[in-house]
Amino acid sequence: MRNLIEYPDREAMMLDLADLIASELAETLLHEDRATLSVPGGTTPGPIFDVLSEQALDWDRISVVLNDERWVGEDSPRSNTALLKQRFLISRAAAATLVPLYAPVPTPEEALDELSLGLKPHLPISVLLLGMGADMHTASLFPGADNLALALGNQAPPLVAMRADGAGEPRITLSAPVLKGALRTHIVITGPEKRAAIERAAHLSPDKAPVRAVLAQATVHWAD
Ligand SMILES: O=C(O)[C@H](O)[C@@H](O)[C@H](O)[C@H](O)COP(=O)(O)O
Repeated sequence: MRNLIEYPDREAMMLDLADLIASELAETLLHEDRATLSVPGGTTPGPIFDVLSEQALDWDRISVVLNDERWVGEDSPRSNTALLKQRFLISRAAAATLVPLYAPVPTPEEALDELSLGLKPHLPISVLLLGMGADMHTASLFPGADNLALALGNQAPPLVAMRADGAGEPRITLSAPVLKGALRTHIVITGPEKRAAIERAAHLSPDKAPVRAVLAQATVHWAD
């Protein structure tokens, strides 16, 4: 795979990637008033957050938005917002602006308008970091999800509610046009199963392998 960087181990990858993201944000802030960073939740990015939160950046000029959120309150261990607050938006990064992808209403549909309005001023994304599942989903663009075709379309709204077998609870996700509009894109994956999955995705269409929607513009970072 042409755009894949292979690292000797996970720790080295997380450190390098955090440094790279920090330098891309700093570069953006040289010629823009503000920068927007979008990050995944899930289990992979924690060590990147640990390093990034200590970086000396103009955090008060940086907006942070999740790629996607599970529709659960912040008291749930499944809440990506809670993960960000506990592990990223602390220390120096506490000065960043969190753009919410969750509101305490029963379904994501009920919050879509309000959250989309809040998101729009922070677009386009300056630096996009994505994770990926072994099923080739990225953000909450899951194969077989109810609103996948809508979210992949060129005219998709910025945020889409999503339900899928592999997703657990209902989700809200940035749509493909928002992801594709990012100025710099990185995908971080670990282990042999995800490595095989991303190689496979390169030969599939986005409706089968949603990560494919951003693959051409992304640098993939992999460690075993
Ligand atoms: O909320 C989420 O679930 C994520 O944003 C999602 O897209 C994630 O990046 C992948 O599912 C990989 O998750 P892991 O890193 O936990 O394998």
